[in-house]
Amino acid sequence: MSHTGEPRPMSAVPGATLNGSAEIPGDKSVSHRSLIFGAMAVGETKVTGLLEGADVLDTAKAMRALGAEVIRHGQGEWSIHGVGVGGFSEPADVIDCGNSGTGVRLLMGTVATHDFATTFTGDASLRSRPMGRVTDPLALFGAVAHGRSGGRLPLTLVGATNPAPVRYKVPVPSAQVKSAVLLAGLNAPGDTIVEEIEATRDHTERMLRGFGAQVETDGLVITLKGQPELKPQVIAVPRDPSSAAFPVCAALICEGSDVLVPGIGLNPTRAGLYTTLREMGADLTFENAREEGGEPVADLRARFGPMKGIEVPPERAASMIDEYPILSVVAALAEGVTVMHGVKELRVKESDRIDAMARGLEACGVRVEETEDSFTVHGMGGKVPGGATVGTRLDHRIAMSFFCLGMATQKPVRIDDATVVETSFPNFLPLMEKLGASFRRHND
Ligand SMILES: O=C(O)C1=C[C@@H](OP(=O)(O)O)[C@@H](O)[C@H](O)C1
Ligand SMILES: C=C(OP(=O)(O)O)C(=O)O
Repeated sequence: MSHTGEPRPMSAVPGATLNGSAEIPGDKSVSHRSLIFGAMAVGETKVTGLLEGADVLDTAKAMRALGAEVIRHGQGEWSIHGVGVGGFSEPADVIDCGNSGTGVRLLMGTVATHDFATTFTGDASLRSRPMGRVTDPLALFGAVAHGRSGGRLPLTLVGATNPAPVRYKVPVPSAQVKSAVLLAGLNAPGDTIVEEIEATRDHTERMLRGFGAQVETDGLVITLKGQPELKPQVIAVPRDPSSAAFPVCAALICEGSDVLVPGIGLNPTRAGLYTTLREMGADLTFENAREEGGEPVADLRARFGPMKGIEVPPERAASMIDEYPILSVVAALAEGVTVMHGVKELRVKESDRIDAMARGLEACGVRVEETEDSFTVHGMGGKVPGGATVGTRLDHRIAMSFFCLGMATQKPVRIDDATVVETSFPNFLPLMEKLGASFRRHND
């Protein structure tokens, strides 16, 4: 779903106290992959807890357009009748991935080794994001991309007729690029080998193993044996740690709060924020740690308390890449300076997230500094003035971060468009209301 509707300006009412327990929706990364891998298996994959956010719904539509049967049975309950590796057919129309970098990049990998042409597009945010990082390695398989300047969408990818397996060192820390290459490798004969410069989220490797593919990881080198028969799976999607970050961080910064979010996926390649918050002195505990569907999960409990600024090391960036916007909100309310190092990938997300956070925080009275690869926030010890309107730039995480900030500022923070939360967390506003937040809608 592209964000083409009317923007909805809203603000959070300051002075919120959050209490109680909230059920966070399913993990976005795992939801995309459940649909795509299910569509490449032979037979019926059943999924529960699928995130029904706009990004994932766009991927479901795309899998139908490529020939898989994708059925919704009820809230989060889906089944996919896969066509087998190499079994997709040419889509009759353009595939619109809406706001989703993960959707479009994984799908490009998937069709790169199918002998037909696919045209991809997306909303204004996605059309501004770099695709060369994916089309470059896909060219090694024999796929040819015709995109706009800078490799941007809309883009037509002509899949390889006789795909050759590839060895590729991914030059940027990106699970999307790694996954695109592995997905292309599924329909190439022989071994496709991907080398990472840093470990990124490993859902593709874990899930492909679950579907019966041979995937070996040796340090930063991943080897996939091509043309496996993928066996259908029963998948319970874990709750999304990136979405949980919002109520957790809101509780940490809103006086008197005590919030529990049960059953959150804590795969170590995703859990960097929670390490960082504890280093800042957050009152955050992990209860009932267990394993569900092959992923570590725990109940997170967050209570308001004083926090201090820290240096966040660059080697942690991949494991918390989507959480820097909300971390910078926590940093603004903490005591002292927080410096986030090694974060230049934030500049190519749904928006330039360093710039979006920097401008919004400044407008709310917070001092920040940025370089190409770092972001510094001067904490104000709980006293952030607020009283500004911030631009969300078609970016769900920017919108949710400023909603959380506005719960704890002295004057309201107005968000120019609340509709963007649909991307990853459609029930964000009612869930936060249930915990005790209140929001105001603006009609001008
Ligand atoms: O593979 C994935 O599911 C994702 C990878 C990350 O992107 P990059 O691979 O571009 O870092 C992350 O930001 C995105 O939200 C989801
Ligand atoms: C970066 C994100 O998603 P994507 O790249 O899939 O658009 C995100 O959800 O924060």
